[in-house]
Amino acid sequence: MKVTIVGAGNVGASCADSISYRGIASEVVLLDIREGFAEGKAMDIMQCATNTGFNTNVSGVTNDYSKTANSDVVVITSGIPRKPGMTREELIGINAGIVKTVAENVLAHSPNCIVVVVSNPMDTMTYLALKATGLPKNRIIGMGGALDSSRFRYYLSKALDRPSNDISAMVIGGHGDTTMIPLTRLAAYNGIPVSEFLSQEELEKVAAATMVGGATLTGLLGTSAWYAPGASVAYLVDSILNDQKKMIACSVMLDGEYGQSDICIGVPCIIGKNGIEQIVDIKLNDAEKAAFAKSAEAVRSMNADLKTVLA
Ligand SMILES: NC(=O)C1=CN([C@@H]2O[C@H](COP(=O)(O)OP(=O)(O)OC[C@H]3O[C@@H](n4cnc5c(N)ncnc54)[C@H](O)[C@@H]3O)[C@@H](O)[C@H]2O)C=CC1
Ligand SMILES: O=C([O-])CC(=O)C(=O)O
Repeated sequence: MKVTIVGAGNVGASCADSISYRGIASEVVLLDIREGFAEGKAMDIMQCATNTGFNTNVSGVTNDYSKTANSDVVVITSGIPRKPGMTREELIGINAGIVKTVAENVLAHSPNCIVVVVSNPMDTMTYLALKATGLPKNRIIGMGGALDSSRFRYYLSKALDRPSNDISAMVIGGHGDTTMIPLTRLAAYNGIPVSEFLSQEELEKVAAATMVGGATLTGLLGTSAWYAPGASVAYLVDSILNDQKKMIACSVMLDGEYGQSDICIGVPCIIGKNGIEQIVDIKLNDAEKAAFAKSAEAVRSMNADLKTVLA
């Protein structure tokens, strides 16, 4: 199975590292516009092979899309990341043009691929990729919810002082500092609601920390995070390539689900060889419904800024 990752920067390279280390694909192509950069990242990753024991062939190319031909999955991480103090939404001006061109280029060489959009503002970039390529909606997946849910589990594990792998929890809604919706009511510690162990106040703190999880890391690192984003993409790609049918929160085009249409936003999805195989339309309570409607409104107003790019 072949995976192309466009953008060999922090997230793209970390994703290639995670995919090869875990043996998820037989071939990974990293593509970047920076001369020699993807080649260098690929060589560095390949020099891990004997020490970590993987057999994936990772190669790098400078803007040569012919080398990406017939990829099963293409991950788009190209574009600029935010700096401390910025929102993801502020990246739209530069990233929209990049994502549109990249999506068109990859589709020209891999007409049957499934596209995973990572570049921010991710929900709007997913919508843009869908509109620009006209691909069926099951083949364009925005990655954000997998990462946000993993951060939610991390913060719950800190509050509980228990391992995050014992915790199941999901974040839906937009992938933005104010648009994410950590589903606290449904989070569980080994099947037991977390509200059995944490007070309302503690749970609110966990939800708030989750929502600004990316901003916190950006403040600490000077640029946005990459290890957990790369691992989250690999987790998603694994479910696609190995037809695992995992339920993962992904940004996907809604057609009436959750009371929304013509918008890509995070909801639980079954992910398999056909990409989005099912949108899981769970019953939200009134507060969650209101939060989802508000989140969708914010994402929709960001999408309106795409008019000139899509014209
Ligand atoms: N959806 C999510 O959960 C996450 C999204 N992100 C987003 O991912 C994007 C990438 O972040 P980083 O890897 O940290 O940035 P980075 O700056 O380290 O890497 C971006 C790479 O894209 C390349 N690039 C730019 N234009 C290109 C083009 N037209 N074709 C091919 N390559 C091109 C650059 O040369 C650079 O190497 C950002 O927009 C960031 O906000 C980051 C983390 C999580
Ligand atoms: O925070 C950012 O800008 C990058 C991102 O989407 C994340 O790490 O969640």
